Amino acid sequence: LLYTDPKKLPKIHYDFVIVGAGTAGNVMANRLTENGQFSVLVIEAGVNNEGVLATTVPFLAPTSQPASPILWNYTTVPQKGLDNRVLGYSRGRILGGSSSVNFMTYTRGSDDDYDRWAKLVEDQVWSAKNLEPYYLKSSRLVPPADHHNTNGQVNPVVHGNGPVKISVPGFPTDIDARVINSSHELSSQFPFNLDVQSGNTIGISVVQNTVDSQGRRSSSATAYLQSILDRPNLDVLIQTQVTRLKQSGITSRKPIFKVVEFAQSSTGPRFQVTANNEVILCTGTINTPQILMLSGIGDAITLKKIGITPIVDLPDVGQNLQDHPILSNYFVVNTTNTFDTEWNTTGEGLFVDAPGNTLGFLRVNQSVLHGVADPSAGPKSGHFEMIFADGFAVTAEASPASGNYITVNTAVVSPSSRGSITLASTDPFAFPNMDPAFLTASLDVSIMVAAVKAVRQFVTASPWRGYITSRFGNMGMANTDEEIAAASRLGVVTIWHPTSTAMMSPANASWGVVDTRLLVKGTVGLRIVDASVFPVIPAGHTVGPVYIVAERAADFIKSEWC
Ligand SMILES: Cc1cc2nc3c(=O)[nH]c(=O)nc-3n(C[C@H](O)[C@H](O)[C@H](O)COP(=O)(O)OP(=O)(O)OC[C@H]3O[C@@H](n4cnc5c(N)ncnc54)[C@H](O)[C@@H]3O)c2cc1C
Repeated sequence: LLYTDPKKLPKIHYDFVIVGAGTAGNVMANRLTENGQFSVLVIEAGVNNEGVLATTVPFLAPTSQPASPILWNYTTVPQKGLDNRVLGYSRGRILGGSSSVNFMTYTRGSDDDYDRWAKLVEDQVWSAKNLEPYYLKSSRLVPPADHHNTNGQVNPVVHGNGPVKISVPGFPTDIDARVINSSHELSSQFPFNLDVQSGNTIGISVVQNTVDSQGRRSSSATAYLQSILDRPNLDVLIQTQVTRLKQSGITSRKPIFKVVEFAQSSTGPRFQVTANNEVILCTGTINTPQILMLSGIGDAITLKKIGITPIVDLPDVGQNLQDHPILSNYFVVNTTNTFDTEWNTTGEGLFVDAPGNTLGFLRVNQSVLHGVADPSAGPKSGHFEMIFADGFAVTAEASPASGNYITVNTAVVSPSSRGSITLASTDPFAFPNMDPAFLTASLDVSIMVAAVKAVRQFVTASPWRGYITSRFGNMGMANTDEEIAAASRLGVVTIWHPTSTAMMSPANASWGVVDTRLLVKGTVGLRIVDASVFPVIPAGHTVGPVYIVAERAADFIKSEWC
């Protein structure tokens, strides 16, 4: 059942307490309560997703930006690599978490991404081959909203039978065919890739979205939670924030963390529940390290400095933050048939951030890497991504008052920069410091410059002739590599893919935060299941990999506690 008042919870002991009903949290809630013997409580800071239109209608997704009651309205610290700009850094604060507010682009990642994970953590459980069943278990391909024939746009064979619904866009845009035809024309540099979920992501593809056949968002709340809310072994408490985990004892010289403390406001009363088996933290890349540090799990010296008694010394908590920097390349086009016309005539913002219908994952030439180690996971993983939007996508530059544009967004998907999440205060309701450290590694700048040049090369193909009339905006004016790099520092924003602040590592490694079963090192009774455990950010959109990791983790837990 769903509760909004902590005092009304029927029990103070549950077998499992899941913290965060976000993307991963709802997978855990669903899979664990399939076993009628387990009692499960989920505690979520945000509100109910039912009836919140912005989380249902795909085109409304961008309108929940940048300040909204269904978001953690976070911002970064000034970004050294971006001329000290501060970026919006929001996350979903609602049932479904970020899967309820994201832009719905779905990619499962490349085989190389997962094989690199397995190698790094020295456990083949995480290889692409061994994770395949969990990918297939998490999502399924459904017809698009307009039920058009999708032959040649997607390969049904590489799709699964899970609850998250995936479809190609249900409305064509003017540029879709131009993008695909350009790929055929320039196939050696920009090959066509029939399906980005094949394990090899390289090439230009039709976008796949977490959208059902009725054109509604498919989130972890709609796919995994809503239909099971009436299970008698599941309670869900919303509008309640977990403030810390409390040590409940010690066993084999390891502290046990099975007590969860929570509150509805900074000054409000604290409540607590106890997990008989495990606490499962699913609060995402920003909040998971925050809760760990507030609980005395983190770098002992830093914790002491801020006034928290360290219990477990794990210096990597909050470190290794990785994310994909993205920027917009604008072109003026010779048509009135873009989303800008809608925006200019109605003055409404619905279409300003036109979602893309096509994308490409691509690799740079060896010369761009300057002889340093390749930051990508392998030949099936991209260094950069291009996302094509049929209108002026607002990222760092405001929408012009008139005109028609297309946008090619470029993102560095194999970044070398590493940032951090640190505590700004011991108040759990205060936001932590968030530093994705965008473009602090010079290789990321080189890859972004190569990506911008690749876009310019792509639009020399014949389908764009007479259609694109000029480049536009700050980046449009940049010509030399130095100018493109400078315009990148002005143009980069986040694509909201932060990962790896509680990274997985081999069980006896001195680095990392969780072992390969996702148990927090040096503790008993505490597991983490969300994007924070990724050993390296995948070269793709992150929601797919979160579902895969959560499905994998649910099976670990079921087999360990049955
Ligand atoms: C605006 C935006 C656009 C994006 N676009 C895309 C996209 O197009 N494609 C894609 O693949 N990915 C996209 N992403 C990223 C993707 O959605 C995330 O990587 C993924 O959803 C993260 O899942 P998670 O389970 O780690 O965390 P989340 O889904 O964020 O879940 C964390 C949950 O924990 C709750 N929580 C946090 N702290 C507490 C606390 N103290 N107490 C109780 N509850 C708490 C949160 O409210 C939230 O519900 C986007 C993200 C955003 C924010």
